[in-house]
Amino acid sequence: MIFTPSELEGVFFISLQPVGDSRGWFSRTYCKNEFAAIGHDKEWVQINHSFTSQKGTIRGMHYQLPPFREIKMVRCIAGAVLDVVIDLRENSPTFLQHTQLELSAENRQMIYIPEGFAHGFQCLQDNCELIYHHSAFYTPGAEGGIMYNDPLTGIEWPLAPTEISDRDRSHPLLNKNFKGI
Ligand SMILES: Cc1cn([C@H]2C[C@H](O)[C@@H](COP(=O)(O)OP(=O)(O)O[C@H]3O[C@@H](C)C(=O)[C@@H](O)[C@H]3O)O2)c(=O)[nH]c1=O
Repeated sequence: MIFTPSELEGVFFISLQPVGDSRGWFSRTYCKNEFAAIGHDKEWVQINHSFTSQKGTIRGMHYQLPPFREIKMVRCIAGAVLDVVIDLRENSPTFLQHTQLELSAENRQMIYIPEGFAHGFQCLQDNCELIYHHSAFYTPGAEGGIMYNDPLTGIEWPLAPTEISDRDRSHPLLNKNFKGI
């Protein structure tokens, strides 16, 4: 795997290094030793899979509050999405800045998201499937969310939004009292 640091400290874009032969290819998607080199020392406690049928759908922007903050690693195994993360780390020099990466079945890129970030994505095609690795258990009572179009984040989504869950339409807007997580 090739780990490329993003402009937000701790967020990495990861390229797989498939080894090909006449049958096809084989690739590692996680290795404790390789991830130790970027400072990852936690266990993945949940691996989740989601399917989204309609192009333009947005899911996000989600995070879990302390003490349930989590590291996530995301990859796309069908279709293509624009994946976006927002820095919510209190006192971070890049607080409320975001970065983004296209994840697709074709490019096989992954994104590594440390604790203290909100995460979301927009489907660039119909029938997108994502695989998530999580370092903390899903804890519904600890969930937080930011509106996908919050003016304080300035995310420019490439497509007009189509499907968005009721929950994701109801996140409160950020204000100057929000100090991060
Ligand atoms: C996230 C999650 C959801 N669920 C359930 C709750 C609900 O009935 C159904 C769908 O949940 P949601 O509406 O929260 O699904 P979704 O909006 O896709 O939530 C996901 O969004 C992206 C952006 C992320 O970063 C993920 O970590 C996760 O928060 O699945 C679980 O049972 N376990 C889980 O870990």
